[in-house]
Amino acid sequence: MKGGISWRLGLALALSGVLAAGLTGYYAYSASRQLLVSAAEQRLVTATRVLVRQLAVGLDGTARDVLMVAGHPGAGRMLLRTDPELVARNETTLAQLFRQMLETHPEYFQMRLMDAANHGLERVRVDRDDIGVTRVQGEDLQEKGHYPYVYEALRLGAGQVYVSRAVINHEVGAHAGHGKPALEVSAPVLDPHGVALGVIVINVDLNGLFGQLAADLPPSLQLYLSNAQGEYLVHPDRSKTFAFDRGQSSLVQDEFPGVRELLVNPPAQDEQTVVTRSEGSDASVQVAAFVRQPATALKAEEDFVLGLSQPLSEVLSESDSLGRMVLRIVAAFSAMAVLLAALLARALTRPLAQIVRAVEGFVGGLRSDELPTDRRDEIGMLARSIEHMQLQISGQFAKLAQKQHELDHLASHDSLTGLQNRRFFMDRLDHALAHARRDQGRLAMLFVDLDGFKEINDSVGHAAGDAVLKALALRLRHLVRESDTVARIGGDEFVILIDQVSDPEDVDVVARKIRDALAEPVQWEGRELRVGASVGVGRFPEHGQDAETLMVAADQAMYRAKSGGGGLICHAEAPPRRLP
Ligand SMILES: Nc1nc2c(ncn2[C@@H]2O[C@H](COP(=O)(O)OP(=O)(O)OP(=O)(O)O)[C@@H](O)[C@H]2O)c(=O)[nH]1
Repeated sequence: MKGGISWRLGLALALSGVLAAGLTGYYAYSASRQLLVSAAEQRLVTATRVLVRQLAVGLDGTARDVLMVAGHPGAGRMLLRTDPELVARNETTLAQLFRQMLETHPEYFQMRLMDAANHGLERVRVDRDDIGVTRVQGEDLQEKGHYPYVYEALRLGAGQVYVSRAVINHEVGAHAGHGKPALEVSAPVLDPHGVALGVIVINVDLNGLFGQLAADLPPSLQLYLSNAQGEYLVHPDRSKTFAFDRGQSSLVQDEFPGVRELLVNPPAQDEQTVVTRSEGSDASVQVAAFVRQPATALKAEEDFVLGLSQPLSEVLSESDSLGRMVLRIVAAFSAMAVLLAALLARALTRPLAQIVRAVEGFVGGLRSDELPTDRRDEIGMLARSIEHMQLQISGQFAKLAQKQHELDHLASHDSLTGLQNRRFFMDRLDHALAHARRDQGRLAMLFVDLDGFKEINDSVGHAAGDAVLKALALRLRHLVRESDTVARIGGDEFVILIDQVSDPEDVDVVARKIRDALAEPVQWEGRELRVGASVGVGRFPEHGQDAETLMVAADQAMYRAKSGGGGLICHAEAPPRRLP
């Protein structure tokens, strides 16, 4: 039944099931996405820290190289300018050493020994060029004393190293390093008294250095390096690197706003990390981790900010398959919920419909065996209660019908003799007269009054009188046809309706039979009790047209019979008629 309780319950259950499955799926999916992002962020932080360590290790290696060369005995001897032949031999030795080191370290562009006495004149210089490694000599050697990597390094003590800012190399004659991002790593060459005689400088290719670092990274990770101002030094998009060198601005904090906090609050000593996301549409968003490494840890001129990123779409790609799986599970659970709800609704509807049919049938007067009384649940209890109620109601109805029957009988019968009473007789007489009028039929009624009845009462007793009345009533009943009506209308007064009279003579025959039969003695407790009967006869249509008139006419005839001494049969007289 649409709109019924079962239907609504089923609908509510189905909706609850679908909603529960949907919410569970949604939260599982959301939580998994959050977990994936958190895990990716953690991986990026770890990988970025590892890279910073590798950068530090790489620069440490370069620092060791520059210190090793600065401490080379040939470097000091050469700069002290003692023996020209010794100087030349040391120059050759150092050039040989520089060449070997450039061949071993592909990230080195250039190695130089500069003289402190001649405005930082390059004394030994080996460059990397397009075809290999070459020594620069003679007129091509330049004075570089105005560069920080020279004058800053000359101020350092033994074992100290200078690392320049990362810049684009614009030095004239820089060969392969020209126009490339580079770091200059330098250390002083000291005489035995600690006086700086010159400087050893290694020019490091920043791209080469980071190319090595990035080589082991998964291809989906992007590498970023900026200086302390956030200016990009390394970026997957080359056009963004060293924008300041071209008079442009390309800042890490513009692309990754979270990095601004690193730049505003630089770490005192330890590295500092942020996890952030790039700005932009969903498809291009990058999840990133950045680490700011203090310059002190790298012996550098300024801090570095190193970062790694991964596209958010790639991080979440695993969740897409999970999402599809969750969707399938949600769909399966929803279908199950709907099916279960439908089954439950049906399981409820069927027995309820049975009960409704049974109750409707009962109201219509039919008993039904359809009630699901054998169920062990609440519906079974309801069915059993309804069955019990039906039985109770049926019993009450039967009793009521019995009472009604008894009342009807009492209302229409004489309680002593069992004959009909006056009211019933008058109804019958009315009906019979209506029929007779319609069919032009004839009928007659006999008014019978017992003679000498009072005497039995008075002499023998009331009980004897009752017995006589009952016995005579029985005789009367047997004397007439089934279709005729016999009634007791007074103490010892009886009336008989003789329907469908074809011959008036027949009425007299019946009247005589009655008078004679009633005169027969009644046996009562070994005694014979005798009464007589006076009979008045009234006929339709001769003596009256309606029940009342006919009754009065028959009664008067009976009185005449009684007046005549009893035991007589008198006919009624026709009512007086007004002559026209
Ligand atoms: N035993 C008994 N007596 C009844 C009953 N009903 C009325 N009677 C009595 O019947 C008697 C009728 O009186 P009457 O009509 O004078 O009787 P009667 O002796 O036949 O006299 P008439 O009719 O004048 O010939 C009264 O005494 C009533 O008390 C009844 O149901 N049982």
